[in-house]
Amino acid sequence: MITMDDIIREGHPTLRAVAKEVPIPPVAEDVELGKEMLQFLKNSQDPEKAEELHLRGGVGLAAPQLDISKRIIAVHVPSIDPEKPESGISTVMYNPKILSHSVQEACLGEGEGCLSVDREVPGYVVRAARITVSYFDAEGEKHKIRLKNYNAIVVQHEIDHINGIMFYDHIDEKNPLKLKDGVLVID
Ligand SMILES: OCN(O)CCCc1ccccc1
Ligand code: NI
Repeated sequence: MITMDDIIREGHPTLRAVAKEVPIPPVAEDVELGKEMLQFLKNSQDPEKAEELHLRGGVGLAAPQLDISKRIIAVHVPSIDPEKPESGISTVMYNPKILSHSVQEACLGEGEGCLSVDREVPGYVVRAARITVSYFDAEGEKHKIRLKNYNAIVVQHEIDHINGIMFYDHIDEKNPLKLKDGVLVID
């Protein structure tokens, strides 16, 4: 079972490496890893389990954060609207790829954090507001999905990890709270 002890922290070189594509269909080891990554996210969002296992809440996790330099990410973003269960996303993506993205940009009003970063880094992380992503699932099936708003932000954060990019790389050092016109602020 994955716990915080398995998550490497900033300064570890694997967080800055470009991760390798995995064979498709994923081998058993990579399927098992994906399941454990998703379970970690679910545990981290369960108050009892999170307390018992001392987990920081997370909506995404990338294999490099486990010192596994493979292009595997997991996302578990519960839908905020019970009437629209499809507004959340819960899946493991193998070899995810952003095929296209909106010109329109967006950021989270509270900025971003990271399980591999044990400090607050204030500032807007400006990303594409909408993305089209292709990925393979555990069975090796290819998917092409369109994401927007919070789901799009989370998946971009995770795909950054498999490219060795940290969220604060996107923050304007001189003026972290600068916002260009037209950037959608998501709260
Ligand atoms: O890489 C996952 N992780 O460090 C957990 C936090 C995920 C996350 C937090 C804020 C905005 C997008 C994604
Ligand atoms: Ni992160």
